Amino acid sequence: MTMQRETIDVLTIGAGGGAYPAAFRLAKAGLSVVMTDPKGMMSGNCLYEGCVPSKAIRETGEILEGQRRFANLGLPGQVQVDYPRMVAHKDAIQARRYAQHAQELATCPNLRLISGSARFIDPHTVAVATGEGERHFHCRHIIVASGADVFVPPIPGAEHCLTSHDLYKPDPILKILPERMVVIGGGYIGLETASFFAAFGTRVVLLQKGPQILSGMDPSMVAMLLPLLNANIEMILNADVERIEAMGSGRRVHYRQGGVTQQVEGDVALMAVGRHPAIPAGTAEIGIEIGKRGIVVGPSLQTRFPHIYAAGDVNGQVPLFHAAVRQSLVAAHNILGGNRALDYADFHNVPTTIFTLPGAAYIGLTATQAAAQGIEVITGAYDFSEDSRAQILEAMGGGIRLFFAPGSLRLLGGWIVGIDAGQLIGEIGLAVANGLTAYDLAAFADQHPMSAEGIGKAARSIF
Ligand SMILES: Cc1cc2nc3c(=O)[nH]c(=O)nc-3n(C[C@H](O)[C@H](O)[C@H](O)COP(=O)(O)OP(=O)(O)OC[C@H]3O[C@@H](n4cnc5c(N)ncnc54)[C@H](O)[C@@H]3O)c2cc1C
Ligand SMILES: NC(=O)c1ccc[n+]([C@@H]2O[C@H](COP(=O)([O-])OP(=O)(O)OC[C@H]3O[C@@H](n4cnc5c(N)ncnc54)[C@H](O)[C@@H]3O)[C@@H](O)[C@H]2O)c1
Repeated sequence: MTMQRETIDVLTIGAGGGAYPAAFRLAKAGLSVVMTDPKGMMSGNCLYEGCVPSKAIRETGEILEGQRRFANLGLPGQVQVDYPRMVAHKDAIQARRYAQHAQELATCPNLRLISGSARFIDPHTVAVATGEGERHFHCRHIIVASGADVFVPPIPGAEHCLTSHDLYKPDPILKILPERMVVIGGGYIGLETASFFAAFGTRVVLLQKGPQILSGMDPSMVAMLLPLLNANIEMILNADVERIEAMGSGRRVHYRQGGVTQQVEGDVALMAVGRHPAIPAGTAEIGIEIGKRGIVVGPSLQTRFPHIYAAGDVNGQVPLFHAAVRQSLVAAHNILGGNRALDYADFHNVPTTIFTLPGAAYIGLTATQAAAQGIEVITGAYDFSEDSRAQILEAMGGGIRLFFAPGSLRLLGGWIVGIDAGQLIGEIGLAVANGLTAYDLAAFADQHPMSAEGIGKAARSIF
């Protein structure tokens, strides 16, 4: 094994959404930039086993649920579900996007991607373990963007469970549609996955530890969403999973509820109780602070060392892809500013979507959070039962809620349950981020007959 040493301007640990937007911007500005990632490919876990592959499966379910609504409305018949082909479609999208990213990388002269795992030697030196030996880089600036990994709790038999990695990675473990699935955890991954498989015909039992599915999210939004989900999902609340047992090719999950131990069986069990930050070796040793959520940073994304930044899931602030991208760019801007804070990430106003079938989305302050903080809000409401597009799609469940500050009528936050939720939150998010008011939203001519019309109507409902 040989050891090489090189001096560069910027090194990113990871090559996902927290890393590559900064890497491209800084390389275009003339800095020498190296991204490192053991995957040897750009895009991180979002493309490898997260957003894109899970939504490739989701959208097939959306088309299927749509056809079912139209079975008596001009599209008769029963569509066959071919899960292996859906997986092949998902794999093809991943392959296509990897090829596209490789081309993008090839067009950027000051930027290299090195396949290997990085560790800190000292605050300016990073070692990368590559197939050809360990390479040392002396770096003027470092962006830690090592993301997050599946968290598997120390429950006996947890190794018998699949995780989102096994469902969504290229050439995944799960290629055949299970008849019965037990999902442990009713968060984003658990509920989304339950809703896709329920649409495909799998009978799903979902075990949630506490009293609320999507714990921590607005209870009135969750209450509106749950009755709209496919009836193939049975939800069991306050379930403490005690152990998972392998029985032949199936799984039996033992859980305790109200002092009584019970069991539920499935062909597969999915563990979906959260993710934890992937902290590179040497991080704590060189003195970077690590908190409960991940690497500790403020809105400038700087760690205790002004030239070392932590962007994306590794800081645990907002573990979503688009938040990682924005944070990555904030880090780039502050590097270009000579490690002075010139740009700041907003950890509070980030659009968030639960991509169930149908979905729900929110941003900013909700009425429930406002009440808990003693803040008064005025609520604008619009239900999709009145909406022309929802009626056309035969999907009238759900609605839009907007929360305005009394007096200024500034938009503080909002949520949507139902059609186009993940799209509509973009317009509401832009309005929150730019300090728009109910007057602005009410005056804007949103397009007819599209669901965004409901935003203006929700705003006008308070006048
Ligand atoms: C099933 C699933 C579905 C999701 N769906 C959505 C969604 O619909 N919308 C959304 O916004 N978000 C979604 N997410 C979350 C999203 O994937 C993450 O927020 C996003 O990937 C974070 O980007 P990142 O760059 O911070 O980290 P990651 O994407 O995790 O990338 C980090 C990279 O760092 C590399 N790395 C780790 N350690 C080292 C090291 N020591 N040296 C070098 N490289 C290292 C890893 O190999 C990885 O490629 C989903 C996640 C999952 C698991
Ligand atoms: N649509 C999206 O943007 C999207 C989709 C998927 C994943 N993600 C990201 O991935 C992260 C991880 O998702 P996740 O769903 O694994 O985590 P999560 O934190 O969203 O949800 C975990 C759920 O499991 C429950 N839980 C914890 N321990 C349990 C136990 N022992 N038994 C039963 N339930 C238990 C929690 O109460 C919680 O409801 C999310 O935080 C999110 O950042 C985002």
